[in-house]
Amino acid sequence: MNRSIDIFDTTLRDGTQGEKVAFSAEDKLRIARQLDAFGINYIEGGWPGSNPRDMEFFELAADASFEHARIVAFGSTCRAGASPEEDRNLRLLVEAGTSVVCIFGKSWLLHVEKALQITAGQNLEIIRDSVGFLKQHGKEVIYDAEHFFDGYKSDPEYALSTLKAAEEAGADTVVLCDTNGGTLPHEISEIVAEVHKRVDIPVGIHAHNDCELGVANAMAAVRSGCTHVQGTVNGYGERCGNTNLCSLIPNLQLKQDYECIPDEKLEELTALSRFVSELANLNPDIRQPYVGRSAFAHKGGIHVSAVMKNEDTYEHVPPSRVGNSRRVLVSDLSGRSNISYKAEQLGIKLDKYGDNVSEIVQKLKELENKGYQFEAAEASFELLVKRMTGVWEEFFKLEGFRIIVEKNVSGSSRTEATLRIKVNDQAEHCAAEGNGPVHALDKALRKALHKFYPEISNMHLNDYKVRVLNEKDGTGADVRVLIDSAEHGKSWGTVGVSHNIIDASWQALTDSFGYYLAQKQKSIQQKEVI
Ligand SMILES: CC(=O)SCCNC(=O)CCNC(=O)[C@H](O)C(C)(C)COP(=O)(O)OP(=O)(O)OC[C@H]1O[C@@H](n2cnc3c(N)ncnc32)[C@H](O)[C@@H]1OP(=O)(O)O
Ligand SMILES: CC(=O)C(=O)O
Repeated sequence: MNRSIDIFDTTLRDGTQGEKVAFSAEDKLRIARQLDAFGINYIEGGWPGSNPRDMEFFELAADASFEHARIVAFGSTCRAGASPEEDRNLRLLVEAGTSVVCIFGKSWLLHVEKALQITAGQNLEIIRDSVGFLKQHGKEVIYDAEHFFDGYKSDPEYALSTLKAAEEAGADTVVLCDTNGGTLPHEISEIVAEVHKRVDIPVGIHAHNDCELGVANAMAAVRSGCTHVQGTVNGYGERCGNTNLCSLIPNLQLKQDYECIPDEKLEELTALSRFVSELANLNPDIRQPYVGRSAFAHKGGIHVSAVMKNEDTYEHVPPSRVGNSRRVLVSDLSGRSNISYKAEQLGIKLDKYGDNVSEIVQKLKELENKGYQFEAAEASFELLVKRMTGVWEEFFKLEGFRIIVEKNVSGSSRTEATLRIKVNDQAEHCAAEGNGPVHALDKALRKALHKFYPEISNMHLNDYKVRVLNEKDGTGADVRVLIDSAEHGKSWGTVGVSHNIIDASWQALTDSFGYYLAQKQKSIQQKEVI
């Protein structure tokens, strides 16, 4: 049995038909290079007859060299009633200069009659003419049978005759498309098996995810003999997206022994997924299988305890196989295992069954019950552990602060914070104005600390989130403040909870400064040792 699968990536074409996904021609080239390096066989770059950006991509791609992948230009069959030579779309496909082209044509009489408004015979003619024309120009032709499964269910003989028309005209591969994404895996298996009885060239699958079955359907098709699979990185694509290659490739390669890409390349999967979401300017989906940040994140104490004894207990594959990593989360669902694992990562060796760990677990649960959330505030968790194990020294001590907010009849407002802290017994008294109370407090604290720790001017706040915890108490409710801080692309989260928003912000703010200063101190000490 042939276990080698041709992966056809359509991130740059069908992927960009997804809402909010757009790439410039240069972005497309960067992605194509990454896909090539990853070991993808075919990269569909776009539709040259559609827009100048796609044409520009093919110009750029013509000057680039690809080690592994073949770049594919996409388009449709020609219009009925005109010869292929006169068809602008086909002409631009030839001019795109790729050795491979992919064209789609109709398999479903509903589309032939209602969308194209031509006869069943004319449709077979444009398929034959278009494929034949591209073959005359020396192209490898991949024929996408649009709506194949819906067409087959409505009229199997006609749907099969469209494939035969493409095959007889010289198509190298026919691809069965579940364009509306409504077909179920058992139907895919049955229909693909029937197609194999009638078609002698390689058969592929192009599935959409409207029933969340894009990956399952592609896998069913492969089991029934398809050797070519189309899909996109992160599953981007029209409506609910396409077969997600970030799931499909490891499913086939790690679990069924198919070869889609060189085996060692699989470790680059997570990086590829994040690179593409970065260029698409979309947040990576943390819950994405294999490559998401949470794909191997263990939260429940029972899970962490078992994983620490043997990873296979709660991991279906080793995260490193796909370039991802294991994470342990802390929350009120934690047990001793979560705490001892996290403490060890922080360089603190704790006896899992000792008093320290039990006290930290208890404190964590109490604080989470009050509204703290340490999952998104790992820096505050680190400080909590260090404070409770006596290995933390505060960088400064608060003596007091006062904030004045003035608003006058003209509507303008002014906010000022005054602050007293002590650093190594030296008192510092500072005032600062800000856009609002937290801003003023942040500025006053920076001013006061700068003399002792000038490095704090390198860190900044990335994000500041406030969440009301018990809405029914209205403006008197407790609030949780989560602050995300950063320095040169490295970020950390801290948390504070109080019925007073300024106090909650102060807790999160001071944890953030303290954490940062401790990190700086640690890196200086490490350099001194070296
Ligand atoms: C299943 C898929 O995902 S196929 C890919 C879909 N992707 C896209 O549509 C993105 C790129 N598309 C475009 O830029 C434009 O739609 C273009 C340039 C292709 C066509 O633009 P226009 O000529 O303005 O036509 P418009 O978009 O309004 O309609 C599509 C036309 O293609 C025709 N058409 C659709 N499928 C086919 C086909 N397989 N063969 C020939 N013609 C087709 C339609 O009948 C319609 O023609 P009509 O207006 O004469 O009825
Ligand atoms: C060709 C294609 O993108 C589809 O049928 O979904």
